[in-house]
Amino acid sequence: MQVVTGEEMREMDRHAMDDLGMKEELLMENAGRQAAHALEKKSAPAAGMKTAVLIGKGNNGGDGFVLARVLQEKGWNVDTLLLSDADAFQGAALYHKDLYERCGFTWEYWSEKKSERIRKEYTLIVDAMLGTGVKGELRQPFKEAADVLKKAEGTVAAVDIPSGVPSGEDPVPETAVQADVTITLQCPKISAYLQPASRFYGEVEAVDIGLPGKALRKEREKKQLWTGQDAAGTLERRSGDAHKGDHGRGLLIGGSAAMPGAIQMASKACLYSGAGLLTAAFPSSAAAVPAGAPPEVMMLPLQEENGYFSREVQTDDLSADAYDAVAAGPGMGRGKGAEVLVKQLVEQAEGTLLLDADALYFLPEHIEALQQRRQPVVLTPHPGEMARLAGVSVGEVTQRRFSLSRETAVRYNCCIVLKGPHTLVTMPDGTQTINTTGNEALARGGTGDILTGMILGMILKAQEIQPAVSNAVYLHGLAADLAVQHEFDSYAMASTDIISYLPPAFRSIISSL
Ligand SMILES: NC(=O)C1=CN([C@@H]2O[C@H](COP(=O)(O)OP(=O)(O)OC[C@H]3O[C@@H](n4cnc5c(N)ncnc54)[C@H](OP(=O)(O)O)[C@@H]3O)[C@@H](O)[C@H]2O)[C@@H](O)CC1
Ligand SMILES: [K+]
Repeated sequence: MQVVTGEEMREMDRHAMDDLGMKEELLMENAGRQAAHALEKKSAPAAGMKTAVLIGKGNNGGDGFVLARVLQEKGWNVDTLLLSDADAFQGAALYHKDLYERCGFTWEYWSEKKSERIRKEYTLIVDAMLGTGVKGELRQPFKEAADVLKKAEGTVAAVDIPSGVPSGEDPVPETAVQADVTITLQCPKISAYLQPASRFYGEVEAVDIGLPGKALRKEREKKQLWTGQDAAGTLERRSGDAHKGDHGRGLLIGGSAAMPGAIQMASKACLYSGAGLLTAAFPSSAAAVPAGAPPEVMMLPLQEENGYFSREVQTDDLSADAYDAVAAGPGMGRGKGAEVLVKQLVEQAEGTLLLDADALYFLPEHIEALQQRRQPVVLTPHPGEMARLAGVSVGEVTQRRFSLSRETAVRYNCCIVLKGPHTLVTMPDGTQTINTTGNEALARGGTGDILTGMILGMILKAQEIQPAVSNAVYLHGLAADLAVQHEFDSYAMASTDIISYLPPAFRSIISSL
């Protein structure tokens, strides 16, 4: 499903109206009607149930008039409250206000005196005050109404977007409406996947308002949610007569005396994500040996210095060209040896390259070499590592996840996997997928190493990098979801427990094929 900014949504609407001749009144009818149906499905009206619909003068309010009409036609007990002057309505919103009145329905003005009623009397309160046209802090009386909704006992359902929440990457004013559910029109807006805006949305459901496919945006600029359906549709199948080489040879470089577990977790996750053959390269000191690595992994100890890779280490020692893909980073530290290895890999390694954790630290010095590489490179930063790659603060990464990922992926000529809630995968051509799995259990050390192993396993023989990376991210989150659903609590579990849920995660996708 495509995800957009408010501006992109407006362009699509404009295209549908100006170039394809679709009437705005019709789009608004579809929008309000579909939003009403979505609410009907969520809450079949019980005896005595009262619904309030709060309406502003813009097109979001126009949607509200349609919704209030449709629900009343179905026998719902609805009070419609206007927050703008009746004379301020224009265009399609005015058309639907008039139609509402001509159908015999009434409205009254919002007033402070009604606050107590709003708090107590209504089972459902629909926020059709402001949509994608909002700018800055809410003005009165919207601000007061948003405040009342925060204390309301009933369910708050926003149409398109909670009033006051920007649709893009602008800061969210604290005055915005806090919804329990948001019925978003046609495409979810990107702020639904940004912090802190996402907490204002509650549950998000998208409804189809009938925009023709021709009006949807150009492929190159696409941002889309990556769902179980996408995973099932793109997971590459394994042939019954394949041999181990057909499933790819991977090389995983990392580990140190201080962090031998990183490579161990990454190795196991890689084997559980489809790799045919895996070699782990690590500093040779006894302490750095990943003792608990699965027996299937081939070991390649390399020259070491104080428990880290030695500065004398050469990629020739790795025979990196013998592999379909190479991943480096987990637990390797930022010593001279790691620096030398990363430089050599970026400049010389053929095949797909995946860089994570400490390997990312050195990349700002190698942008030119990355730009010249022909084989794909995947980077998996958390927000702190992304801040260093992009040369901005962590706060800016959080606020501008979409635009910054795009700028950085284009600049580095890399696929960037920006981790966090709704991990974002951005390709060097700017296309983006937003992950839909995962939970707070992933916020612990080691889950990044597991993801690196999984991505390596899945890109080894991938026809296309993007679906392989998006699927690894999806399955990683799904494994964490299943672990929490079936056995663990997100509090009381370790990252390695997530690996044990990779088989059921894969099975759930494969069984839906
Ligand atoms: N386009 C289409 O075809 C379709 C669009 N659809 C719907 O349209 C919605 C977008 O509609 P929109 O552009 O009319 O904007 P909308 O959010 O209703 O409000 C604009 C008003 O807000 C006001 N205002 C602004 N900031 C404010 C603030 N801080 N505090 C208080 N007021 C503030 C501003 O007032 P002004 O500043 O001009 O006085 C202006 O009057 C979209 O979300 C979807 O629901 C659907 O019907 C499907 C078809
Ligand atoms: K709204």
